[in-house]
Amino acid sequence: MTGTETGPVTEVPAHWKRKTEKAAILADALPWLMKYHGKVIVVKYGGNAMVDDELKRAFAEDVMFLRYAGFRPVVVHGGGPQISTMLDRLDIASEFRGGLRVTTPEAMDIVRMVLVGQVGRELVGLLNAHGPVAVGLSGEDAGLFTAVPTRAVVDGEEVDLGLVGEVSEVRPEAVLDLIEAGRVPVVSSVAPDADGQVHNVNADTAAAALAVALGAEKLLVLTDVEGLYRDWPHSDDVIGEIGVDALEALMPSLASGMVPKMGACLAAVRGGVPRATVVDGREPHAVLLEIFTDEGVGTQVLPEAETVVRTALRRPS
Ligand SMILES: Nc1ncnc2c1ncn2[C@@H]1O[C@H](COP(=O)(O)OP(=O)(O)O)[C@@H](O)[C@H]1O
Ligand SMILES: CC(=O)N[C@@H](CCC(=O)OP(=O)(O)O)C(=O)O
Repeated sequence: MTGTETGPVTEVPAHWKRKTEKAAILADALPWLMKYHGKVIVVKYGGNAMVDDELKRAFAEDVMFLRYAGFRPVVVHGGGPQISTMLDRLDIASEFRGGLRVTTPEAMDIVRMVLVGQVGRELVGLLNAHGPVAVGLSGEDAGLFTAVPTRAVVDGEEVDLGLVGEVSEVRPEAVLDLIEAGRVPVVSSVAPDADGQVHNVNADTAAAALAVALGAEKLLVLTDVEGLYRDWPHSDDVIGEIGVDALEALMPSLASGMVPKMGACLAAVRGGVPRATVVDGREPHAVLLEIFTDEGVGTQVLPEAETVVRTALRRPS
C-alpha cells in the first residue's frame, strides 16, 4: 500500500444519511430564521386543525417552535364548530349570514363561554405543555378590542346580525407587554362596544385588526381547505398568489366563511401587513410548512402581485 490509498469505499450507513438530511433541512431554514427573527407573526387558528387531536398537538408544536426560534407568534383562535355544538346541545338556534353567525343575547353568552372558557383554555394548555409561556386573553382584557356592530349586506340587502361586531379600535399594549416578556398571547375574539356590551367578532376579522395594530410581518390563517379556490365549489384551481386589487374585485363572488376570511386578509395587507396567507390546517405542521418553505402553500395575499393559479393537490373534504 502507498501512503495515498484510502482502502475500499463503503456504503454510507442509512442512519448517517438520515442525519445529513436532517442537517440539510435545518440549514435550509436559515433564510427564514433570519427573515422572521424578532418579528411578530399573527396566526389565526381555526378549521379542522382545531377539532382533530393530532393536528391540535402539531399546531401547538409549530407555534412553540416559532417562539423558541426567536419569532414572536401571537395566536388568535376561532371556534365556530365548538360554538355550534354547544348551541345545538342547549337547543339554541343559530344561522350564518354572509359567513357570520347571527348572534342573539342568549347566543352571545354561549359564544363567550365557549371561546374564552373552553377553546382558549384548551389551546393555552396545549401550548404550555411545551413550556410555560402561553397566556390567554380576550378582546375584553386591558381594553384590547373595542367593537362596533357589523353592518352586513348580503345579496344587496342589509341584514341584522344581532350582537356581531367588528373591531373599531385596538389597544395592543397588553399583547405587546406579553410578547416583550417572551410570552405567547392567545386571543379570543369577543369584544365590548363603547358601552361595555360584548359582541361576537369573527376570529379572522379580529386577527387582521390585531396584526395591523401590532405591525405584524405576516398574518397566517389556518382553515379547512387548501386555500382560495378560483371557482368554488366546482374548480380544482387554487389561487396561489393574489394582489389586493384583484382580491377586492373577487370579493363579491365569494361565499360563506371565505367572505370574512379573505376580507380579513385584504384588510391586513391594506393596513400595512406585508403578507397574509390562508393555509390548509388539515396538513399536520401547516404553520412550519408555510413559513419554512418556498413552494406554493395555500393562498398568499400581497400588496401587489400577478394572480397565480395552481392545480389543487386535494379536493375539499
Ligand atoms: N372560493 C372558496 N375557496 C375555498 N373555500 C370556500 C370558497 N368559498 C366558500 N368556501 C368555504 O369556506 C370555508 C372556510 O371558511 P370557514 O368554514 O369559516 O373556515 P374556518 O372555520 O377555518 O374559519 C371552506 O371550508 C369552504 O366551505
Ligand atoms: C360573528 C361570527 O361568526 N363569529 C364566530 C366566532 C368564532 C370564529 O370565528 O370561529 P372560526 O374561525 O372557527 O370560524 C362564530 O360565532 O362562529
